[in-house]
Amino acid sequence: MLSRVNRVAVIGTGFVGSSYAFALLNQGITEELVLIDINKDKAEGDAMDLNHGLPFAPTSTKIWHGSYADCDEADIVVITAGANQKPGETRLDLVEKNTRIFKGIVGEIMASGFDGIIVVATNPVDILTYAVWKFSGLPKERVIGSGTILDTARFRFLLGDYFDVDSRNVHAYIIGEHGDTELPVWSHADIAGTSISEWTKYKHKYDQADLDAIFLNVRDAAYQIIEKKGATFYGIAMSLLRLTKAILHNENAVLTVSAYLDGEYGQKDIFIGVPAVVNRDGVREVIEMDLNDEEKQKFEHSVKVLKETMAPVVAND
Ligand SMILES: NC(=O)C1=CN([C@@H]2O[C@H](COP(=O)(O)OP(=O)(O)OC[C@H]3O[C@@H](n4cnc5c(N)ncnc54)[C@H](O)[C@@H]3O)[C@@H](O)[C@H]2O)C=CC1
Ligand SMILES: CC(=O)C(=O)O
Repeated sequence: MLSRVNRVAVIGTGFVGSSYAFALLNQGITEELVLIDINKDKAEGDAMDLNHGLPFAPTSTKIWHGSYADCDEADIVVITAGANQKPGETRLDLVEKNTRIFKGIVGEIMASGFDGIIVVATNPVDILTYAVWKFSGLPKERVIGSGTILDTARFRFLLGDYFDVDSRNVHAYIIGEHGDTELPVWSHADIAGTSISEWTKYKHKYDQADLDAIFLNVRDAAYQIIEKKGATFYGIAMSLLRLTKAILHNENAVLTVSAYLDGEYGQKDIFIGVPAVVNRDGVREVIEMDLNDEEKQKFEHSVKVLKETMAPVVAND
């Protein structure tokens, strides 16, 4: 399964794919980076442009625009291809179009002889991760959706900003669908081992209404950004980079990826955002947090919405 050097293949070099490629290059995460897009000129132009930054990169990276055959020796294939949301559209609105696109893409990846880990970012990410698992025949551990990594990052940033603490010291998770039914796990949110409610000791202006507004801003961030600039890409690029490092560096990092549930949280046969330990083999295990009753009910609702949306699409394939 391992290639001699690390190779990452990016399928879809639009806003998300090209931003992720730029982030990879900047941090010198992989020795080889191949860009693949149905729009060959876009992939070729991106490869040229990225190569021109190499003299200033921390390490050498071989970057080229390629074809699916180049996935054969890839350690990770990251799929960011497909339609994105237009203003007013939900992620779930993209399900039929992107599932059709994915059937072709995953067939091509697997035909190359690929035997690594597939990471999915395209929306609706939880459902497409399930589709990739089905289409590819790969073990569930080796199909990973970006899930709520980005939402968790947004949550940590906004909480850190509110409490005037570095977001890297905020430990708080968003779980569930990467979309409108996601939920914050307030019952296990802490800053440096101190529960959020205890932070009144350090910051007197503490108001539940502010915290509720923080979650709404997390949940609706994509809508706000898409309204202003048409797409979101830097946050997800950094999220995908973090996940890539966790895999290639065998970090056993805890990230809220879209992982397969097989009884965890009382759920089966679904990919959904939950904290999980990620390493060189993919998802090592799902971490089952002890949710309170309200969180359990919201998580169950998120699962229900995903399963209802997925059922006709998966049945057709
Ligand atoms: N999971 C997350 O947190 C996030 C997910 N996204 C999702 O990422 C996806 C991509 O978004 P953008 O980059 O903004 O879109 P984009 O339209 O800029 O890029 C999509 C790229 O996919 C390519 N493509 C389309 N069909 C293809 C095929 N069959 N084979 C190969 N390439 C193909 C297009 O040519 C284009 O270059 C969307 O579904 C978007 O909703 C975006 C931000 C965050
Ligand atoms: C577009 C999207 O899924 C996001 O920015 O969260």
